[in-house]
Amino acid sequence: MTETIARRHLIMPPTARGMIVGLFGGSFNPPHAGHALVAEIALRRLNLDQLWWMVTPGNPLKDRGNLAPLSERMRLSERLVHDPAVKVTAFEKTLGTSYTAKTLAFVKARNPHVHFIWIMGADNLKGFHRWQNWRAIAETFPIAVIDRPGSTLSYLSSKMARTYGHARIDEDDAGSLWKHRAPAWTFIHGPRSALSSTALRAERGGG
Ligand SMILES: Nc1ncnc2c1ncn2[C@@H]1O[C@H](COP(=O)(O)OP(=O)(O)OP(=O)(O)O)[C@@H](O)[C@H]1O
Ligand SMILES: O=C(O)c1ccc[n+]([C@@H]2O[C@H](COP(=O)([O-])O)[C@@H](O)[C@H]2O)c1
Repeated sequence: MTETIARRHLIMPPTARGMIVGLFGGSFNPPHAGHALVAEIALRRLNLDQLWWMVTPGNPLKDRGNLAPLSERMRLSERLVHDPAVKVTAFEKTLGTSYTAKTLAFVKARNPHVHFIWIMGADNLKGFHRWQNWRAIAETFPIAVIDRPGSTLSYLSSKMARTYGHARIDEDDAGSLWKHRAPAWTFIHGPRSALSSTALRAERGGG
């Protein structure tokens, strides 16, 4: 299938020296209000100047059988997001990778004077140690984990949490996470959403 994605969405969003930028990658298949809540919490609690809502070409650990086209996931994401600080982007497609470690290395090399924070929901903390080069990610970028129903205890039990327990900073200091040298991570509690793309696909009969 040919996909139509605007050119501006295929290049990395522009930044300025000293900015604090949150990187929020996801399948967004489809995007939902739970994602918007994560973005809102991250922007506020982490003192971000921007949040990049990075729609992945495909999570390397997920079956792509029921994955909607990237153009469709971009279109729905754009419709959901209203805050100008949130940049919906598909630049990973241009990089030709779905691996976060590769994307992050590229992003950092291109923006050496920007402070990046990787953002993910607590369910992803549970399986983070199965990601390619997960230790390199944790040792290069501060990470903010946003609570999600069903995954709250991951901040204690996950392999990532146990490996880097010494590097967890109190969520009251999340606003200064960007200043910390990696490994540094925080787990943010707050309003939670039980929404999931799986449930939405099931409701719509998409499997
Ligand atoms: N309700 C939620 N609360 C907190 N984080 C969430 C929530 N939904 C998704 N996330 C986080 O947003 C990012 C993108 O999630 P994703 O697009 O996989 O949505 P999902 O609802 O988990 O999808 P699926 O059900 O298909 O696995 C991930 O880091 C995930 O942990
Ligand atoms: O790099 C990996 O090995 C890896 C494994 C699983 C997920 N990811 C990334 O994690 C982000 C969240 O994915 P998802 O499917 O839970 O929305 C998204 O950007 C994925 O590309 C990355």
